[in-house]
Amino acid sequence: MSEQRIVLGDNQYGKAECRLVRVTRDSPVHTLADLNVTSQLRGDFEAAHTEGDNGRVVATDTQKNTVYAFAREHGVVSPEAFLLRLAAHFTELDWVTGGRWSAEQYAWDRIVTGDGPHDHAFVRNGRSTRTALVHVDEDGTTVLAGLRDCTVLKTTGSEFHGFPRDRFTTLADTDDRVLSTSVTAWWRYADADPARDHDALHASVEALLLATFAEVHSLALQQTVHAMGRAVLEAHPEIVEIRISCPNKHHFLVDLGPFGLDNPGEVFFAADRPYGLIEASLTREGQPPAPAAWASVTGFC
Ligand SMILES: O=c1[nH]c(=O)c2[nH]c(=O)[nH]c2[nH]1
Repeated sequence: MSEQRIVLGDNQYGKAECRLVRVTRDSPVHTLADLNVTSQLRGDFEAAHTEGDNGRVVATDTQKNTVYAFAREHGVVSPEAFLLRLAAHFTELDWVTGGRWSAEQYAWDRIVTGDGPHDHAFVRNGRSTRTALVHVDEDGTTVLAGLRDCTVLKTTGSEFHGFPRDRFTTLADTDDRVLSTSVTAWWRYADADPARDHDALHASVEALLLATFAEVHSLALQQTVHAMGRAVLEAHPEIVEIRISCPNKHHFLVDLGPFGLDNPGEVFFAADRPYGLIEASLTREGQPPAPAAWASVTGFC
C-alpha cells in the first residue's frame, strides 16, 4: 500500500471572547463601550502544527493583551473600526495572511434620574446585541455588521393563507394573527473604510428593520423579511448585501370554548418550539460576492 500523505487544511487560532469594557472619562460625562472580542489569525502556521515550532505563533495571550492595549491607546470608536485596527496590526506580520476578528457589543443607556440623564450611571439595554466581523484573506478585507436577539411582536397586521393543503395540513388560514420574531441580521459593507460612521449606520439599519416590521402588512414572515432587507439596501448604498434570519415565534389562540368563553384574538399560548425559521439574503445586483467572509458567520442559509 502506497503511503498516504496527510496534509494540514484550513486552520485558525486566537483568543475568543475577550470581555472588554472601555470607559471614556475625558469629561465628567463618561461614555462606555462594552464588548466581547474574538481575534483569530490565519496564515502559515504549518510548523506549529506539524513540529510544535512556535516561532510564528503570536500567543493567544498576546492577542488578548493587544485588544486591551488598543482599547487604551485608540479607544473604541465603533466595534467595526476597532476590529479593522486589530486586523491591520496582526496582518503586518508577513506570515499572517488573514484572519477573523469579531465582536459583540452590549448597549448601555444612561440612567435617567430626577435631574436628567446621569453622568456615570448606566442601565443595560437588552433590546438587541450588536455584532461586527472583519474578515481578511488574500482577496481583501470584508466588514460585516449585524444584530441579534432583536425580539419584536405585532398584535395584528399579519395574515397567512393560500398555502398548499395536503392530508397532513391542519393549520387554518388566518387573516389576523400575532406575528413575532427575534431578528438576527448581518449586512456587508461595500468596502472596509475605517472612517465610515458605523455607529450611525448601525442605528439606521436597526431603525429600518423595526419600522419595516411594524409598517408592512404581512402576508407571510417571508414577505416581511424580504421587505426589511430591501428597506436597508434601498436606504444605504454602502451596504451591498444583507442576510436575515427570523424564527417565527408562534402565538396560538387558546380555545376557551370549554370554559364557555370566546377568544376574539386576545388570549394566546406563546410556544417556544418548534418554530418556523425564515431566512433570506438580499444583494445589490452586480456586486462581487464575499463567500469566505460569510462562511465564518454560522447559522445562516
Ligand atoms: O409566515 C409564515 N410563513 C410560513 O412559511 C409558515 N408556515 C406556517 O406553518 N406558518 C407560517 N407563517
